[in-house]
Parts: sequence; C-alpha cells; structure tokens
Amino acid sequence: MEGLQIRAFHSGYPKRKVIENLNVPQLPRGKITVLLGPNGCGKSTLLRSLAGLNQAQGELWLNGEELTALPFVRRAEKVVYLPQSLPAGVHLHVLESIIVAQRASGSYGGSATSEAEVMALLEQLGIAHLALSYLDQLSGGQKQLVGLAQSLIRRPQLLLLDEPLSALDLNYQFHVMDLVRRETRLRNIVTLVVVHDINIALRHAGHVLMLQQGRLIADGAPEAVITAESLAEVYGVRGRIERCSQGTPQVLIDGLVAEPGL
Ligand SMILES: Nc1ncnc2c1ncn2[C@@H]1O[C@H](COP(=O)(O)OP(=O)(O)OP(=O)(O)O)[C@@H](O)[C@H]1O
Repeated sequence: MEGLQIRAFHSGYPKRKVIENLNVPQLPRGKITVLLGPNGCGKSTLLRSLAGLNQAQGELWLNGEELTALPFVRRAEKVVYLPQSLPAGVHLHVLESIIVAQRASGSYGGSATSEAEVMALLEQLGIAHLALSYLDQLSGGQKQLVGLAQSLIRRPQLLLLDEPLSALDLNYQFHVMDLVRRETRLRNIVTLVVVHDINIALRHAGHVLMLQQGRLIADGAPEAVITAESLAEVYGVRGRIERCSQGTPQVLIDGLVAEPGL
C-alpha cells in the first residue's frame, strides 16, 4: 500500500504517555499533510517518534515497508526529521553543512554534481548568497531555510518538518510552502508538516490531521477537518471559514468560545 499507515501507535517519555493508540489509515504520497493541534498536544513527540528518535510501540508502514523493523541507519535514509531549531554551536559553512547532510544520506554523487545540486537548491530557497556564511552567524529565519535545504538534499521518502515556518516572514512562508508542495509532488513523497497557522493549512495542505491531547480527532481533506466546530472544540475559538477573492478558504476568528472572566 502507498503512503504512510500508522497502526496502534503509542509514544511518549518514561513518565509521560503522550500519543495513545494512534491509527491513521493513510497519509498520502505527493501531497503535504499538515499536523494541527494546540500547544502540548503531542505534535513534536509524534514527529520524533515517526523518525525513531523517541520510544514508541506500534506499526509504521511506509509504501508497504514496516519502518520500525528496520535498523536505525536504514530508517534514517528513508525518514528525515527537521526539528524546530538547528543544533547550536556548529561552525560550518552553509554549503559544507548541506553537503555533509547529503553524504550522510547516501545521495552523494561526487563533488561536482553534489555542489551543483546543493547550489541549485539554495537558489530555489533564495539563500545562494549565504553559501559561504557560517551557520552560527545566520538569522533565525536563514537557519530555518538552511535546515530545510539539509532535509530536502537527503531525498527522504518521508519528510517530517516541525514548525518550519516559525521564524519566516510572510513572503518566505508562502514561498517555502510552495516549494515543499512542489518537491513533495515531484518526488512523490509523504510530507508531514507541523504548523500553527490554520490559514497556511487551508491554503497549502492536501490533507490534515488534527490532534488533541495525544489523540487523533480528525483526519481528511483540509476543509473537512478545519470547521467552525473543530476550531471551537480543539482551540476554544469562534471561527468562520470565508473565501478570499481568489476562492481560497480562510479562517476568520471572532473571539473565544468562552471569554475568560465574562
Ligand atoms: N523530553 C520530555 N520529557 C517529558 N515530557 C515531555 C518531553 N518533551 C515533551 N514532553 C511533554 O509531552 C507533551 C507533548 O509535547 P510536544 O512537544 O510533543 O507538544 P506539541 O504539540 O509539539 O507542542 P507545541 O505546539 O507547544 O510545540 C507535553 O505535555 C510536554 O510537556
């Protein structure tokens, strides 16, 4: 079966269960799936567990192959996880850091080919001028774009991005989601992205998962999952779905379901 199936999946920390009995019939290939849910509901825990970085039980089938049965190195060739922020204190050039990621993934095709591929990706992300800058001298948004380049160059089958837009300005948010959507389609991969902005999900996702306290409460097309009812239940806000002049659905928030103190 194509895509990612998650079966009877549990994960968390030694003294804290977070994800309990998660079942997702199919995360599609070729489309972005956005993972939504309130702070602390388990989004990052789930992404790390899918990447094999947290303790977990259950089955993960990626294009018909059971991931949890694979040795960690083989799993890491197929699954790439981009955390919310890059590790601090790495004194490498942007270009070097992406070539290191490429070599680690086994997609290294010799120095000339590799450098050309990395430079093309940096061009696409609009950061080619930073190729010889040091990672520890970049702004938060620039680091986020480099992290995305490091992830894409590894050519995963399952790409897990944890809040990749949190430090980006409006223009870059749009540009990055467009690029991730295009690469997801061209490479026919499964891409799961955590974002907090519901309107980003409505505009760019092909599929949405909504979590609440570690449980899946909705799974489906963006407009089927993001409704006035789910916004009230999961986020406690009164929202409306309207369409902009180009027909894209957007959420407008009128207030909280129960105004504190009123
Ligand atoms: N290393 C850890 N040890 C123990 N508990 C943890 C650890 N990391 C996270 N948690 C707890 O697990 C729960 C889920 O956290 P997680 O970071 O997955 O949430 P999230 O949905 O990604 O939140 P946010 O939107 O705020 O980033 C929280 O209650 C958190 O306190």
